[in-house]
Amino acid sequence: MTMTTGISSIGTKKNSINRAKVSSTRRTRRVRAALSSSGSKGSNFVVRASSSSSSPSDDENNSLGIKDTIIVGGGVSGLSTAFTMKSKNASCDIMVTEIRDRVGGNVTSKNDGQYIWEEGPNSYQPGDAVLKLACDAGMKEDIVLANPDSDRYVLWDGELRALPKDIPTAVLGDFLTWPGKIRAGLGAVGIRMPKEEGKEETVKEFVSRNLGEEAFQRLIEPFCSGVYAGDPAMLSAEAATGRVSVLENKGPWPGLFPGALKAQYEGAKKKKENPRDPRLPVIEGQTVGSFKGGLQTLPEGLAKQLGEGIVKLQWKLIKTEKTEDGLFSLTYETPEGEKKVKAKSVVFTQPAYVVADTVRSIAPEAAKSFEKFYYPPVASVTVAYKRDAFKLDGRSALPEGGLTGFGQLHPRTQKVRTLGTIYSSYLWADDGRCPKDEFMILNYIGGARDVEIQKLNEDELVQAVHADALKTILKPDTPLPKKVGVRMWSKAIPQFNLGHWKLLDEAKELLKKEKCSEEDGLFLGGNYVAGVAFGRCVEYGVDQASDVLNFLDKQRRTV
Ligand SMILES: Cc1cc2nc3c(=O)[nH]c(=O)nc-3n(C[C@H](O)[C@H](O)[C@H](O)COP(=O)(O)OP(=O)(O)OC[C@H]3O[C@@H](n4cnc5c(N)ncnc54)[C@H](O)[C@@H]3O)c2cc1C
Ligand SMILES: C=Cc1c2[nH]c(c1C)Cc1[nH]c(c(CCC(=O)O)c1C)Cc1[nH]c(c(C)c1CCC(=O)O)Cc1[nH]c(c(C)c1C=C)C2
Repeated sequence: MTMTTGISSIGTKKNSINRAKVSSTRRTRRVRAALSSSGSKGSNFVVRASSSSSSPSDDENNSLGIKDTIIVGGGVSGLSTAFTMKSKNASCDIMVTEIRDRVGGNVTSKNDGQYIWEEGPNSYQPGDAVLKLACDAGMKEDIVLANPDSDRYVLWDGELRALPKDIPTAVLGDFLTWPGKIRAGLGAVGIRMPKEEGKEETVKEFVSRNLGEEAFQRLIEPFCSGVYAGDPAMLSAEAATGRVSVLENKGPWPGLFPGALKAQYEGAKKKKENPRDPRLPVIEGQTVGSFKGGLQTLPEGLAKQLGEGIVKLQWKLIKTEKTEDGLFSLTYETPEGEKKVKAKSVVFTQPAYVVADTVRSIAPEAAKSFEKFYYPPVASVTVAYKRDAFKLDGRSALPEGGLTGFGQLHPRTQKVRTLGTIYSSYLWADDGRCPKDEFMILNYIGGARDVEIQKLNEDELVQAVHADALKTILKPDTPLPKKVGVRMWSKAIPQFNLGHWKLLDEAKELLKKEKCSEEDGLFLGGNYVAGVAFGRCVEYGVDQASDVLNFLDKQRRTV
């Protein structure tokens, strides 16, 4: 089993690097020269194989000169920022440093010649930010979109029920009982208890109050598994559901429904005012996206565009310091030994618990705040069965057998340990990810309410998901599946629990006290800041590129 124990703890005391002392006049001259290299904006980003501004003598001294920006972390967040910065200003001197020997971070697509499978995220919501980035990076042809009719199923009372796609199906279907529908309907139009003044509600409190207990149990509780692998009694409605929680008070009168109508109206107006980039593929219904060969095609494509000189693999950040000139000095362990790099700005996109170690030397109090973000363990278990192994229970099958749909979720009340199962062979049927006579599924197991999952070994995990599949989708006596790939993420997804935004503000405030705020050139990114969705990380990363370029521009003009 591939075991990802999060990112190993970073030592800060180990380094004793001899830094050449630079006289203050020389230092000022170097800073000026470097600042002026920010260059003019607007030049086009040219694809190139390699680019680095470091001189051989710099390398000899274990130093790479002064960068405009160092982006720490080669996941989708960091690469989106890096690629956008270079696209907007080709002369901007940046570097992306990644501790692993590959880019992508959580995004982990595997290919053994027979199967292609995902060990981290399985798909993304095809919002314009991801699609645009892919088009800008020359990967439009690599985008693959799943069938928009793919149902999401929720297990309830032994039956897999399709999530209603619209209000008529919600009203007429059997997803909720009639009392449940009436309670949800009344609540949605505003006939419900108002929120207690000043209280931050959990997702469970927010949904139960607005839509009733049944809608919470059947609809939202599994959704919390399917997005956060989280506990709805701990997740913050405000932080975890973002735009949904604000709907309650957005409309002409209180309630989620009037709020949703207003949001829809505003969205349509905005769309009219900002016509869509014509290069972007048309998106139908509730589809999800991937790339040919898997999600990792995107980060790999972005890194290739940036070039080897910019993306440094197996570079472990071990220390962050600030120089007297207000620069950041980062110390790395690299395959070529210890290196020190200075930069005018840094973007930290590594997980919060790694940022804690990274900033401990310059902001010990802030480090304590970063340690508090919680990432529970989740295992991804991809297996393949013969196509005729599945029972359909009235559902349609593909002509060659197997299941149709996006996948299924199992509310914790239904006594199935696996959180949910993705029907990979249906979603990416045209991408040749599995032998034709087999059907591949991706199971996620563990999460905030099942941290004991970490004690299971690879075979036990396969047995656990197989036992659960027998309860829901497999014909009785189906033999154990072919094991395709198993990965334990011991720190998987940051939980946007109660107090999430307050904790982030506190961490930023403590950094600011040490002159490490955005105004000083230290930018925080990554999924615990942006939101956990792949698409949201891209969107935030792209927006952050402008913030960093603005900082550099402002700094250049003030020196
Ligand atoms: C099991 C799982 C399933 C998921 N499923 C979905 C899904 O289906 N759809 C969806 O939208 N989202 C999903 N997500 C969430 C999504 O994948 C992530 O939120 C997103 O990929 C995070 O990207 P990131 O760049 O912010 O962080 P990361 O991917 O964590 O990238 C951070 C990078 O920093 C590097 N790093 C760490 N320490 C250092 C250091 N000291 N020096 C240098 N580099 C360092 C790491 O190696 C990593 O590459 C899933 C996540 C997991 C774990
Ligand atoms: C069971 C575990 C998980 C599954 N996916 C994730 C986990 C933890 C992670 C995840 N899934 C989605 C997102 C992005 C959310 C967004 O805002 O874009 C993340 C971080 C997408 C998603 N997956 C499901 C739903 C309902 C959503 C929201 C958007 C959409 O409808 O596409 C359902 C779902 N997730 C998983 C399964 C098995 C599943 C089944 C229906 C796995």
